[in-house]
Amino acid sequence: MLECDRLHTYYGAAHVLFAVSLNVAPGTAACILGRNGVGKSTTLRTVMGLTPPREGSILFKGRRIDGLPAYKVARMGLGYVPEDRRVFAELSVEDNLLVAERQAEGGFGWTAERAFEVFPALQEFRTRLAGFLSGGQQQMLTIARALMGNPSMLLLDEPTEGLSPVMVKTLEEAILSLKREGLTMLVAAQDMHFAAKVADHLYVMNRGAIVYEGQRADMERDAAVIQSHLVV
Ligand SMILES: Nc1ncnc2c1ncn2[C@@H]1O[C@H](COP(=O)(O)OP(=O)(O)OP(=O)(O)O)[C@@H](O)[C@H]1O
Repeated sequence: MLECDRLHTYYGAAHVLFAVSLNVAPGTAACILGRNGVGKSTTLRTVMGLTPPREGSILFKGRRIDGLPAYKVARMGLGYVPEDRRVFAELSVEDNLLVAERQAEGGFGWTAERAFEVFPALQEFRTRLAGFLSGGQQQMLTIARALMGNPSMLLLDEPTEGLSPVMVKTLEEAILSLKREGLTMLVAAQDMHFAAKVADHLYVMNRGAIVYEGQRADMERDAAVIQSHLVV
């Protein structure tokens, strides 16, 4: 579904990504694990076309997307949930979803009702103004809103950051249910336990490079190596 080959990304003169290669197979979830500042967000932004790579290539559903603007990438069916969880605070939960409704190539036909099935907590608050939701509920809403664009793949940037353990568990279940629906996902995270729950394939980043790659089944065996890249 997504094939990134030796991506190099810069912010001005600062070289931030170094030969990042990763693949996400259709219907699977891959996780990029790493500390703050190692380049996870930049990797997702690069895939999305927000910080285009200076070198390397990106194939999405077999087509080159590096160099395309983000809106075109989104139209091809790539959804993106950035770290900052921006909701339309003055709109109700339901209206936040309805304004985002859009068809995309090869999408899954999402409606607000189906999004509420994946996030039952939002259903309870459908008429509430989104600005009054808790941080965790806003995170669910930003994911639900991204689904309304009918993506075939979602990029999620640190969806569990700052959430309570109960909310993290709810989010894990939602991600697993999205995977059962056939959605492909690439998720940036810092927590190995979260990654172990949701990821089929794991990448660990350090200083702008992929330093470890493995399947979920390898994670227990390689826990010490993975952990060594996550401590400061
Ligand atoms: N707009 C920018 N201009 C210059 N440098 C930046 C910019 N955004 C990020 N960086 C730098 O790029 C590097 C990678 O940052 P990035 O945000 O991708 O890391 P991250 O792993 O996602 O961390 P975080 O969890 O803090 O978002 C960091 O050294 C950061 O300081």
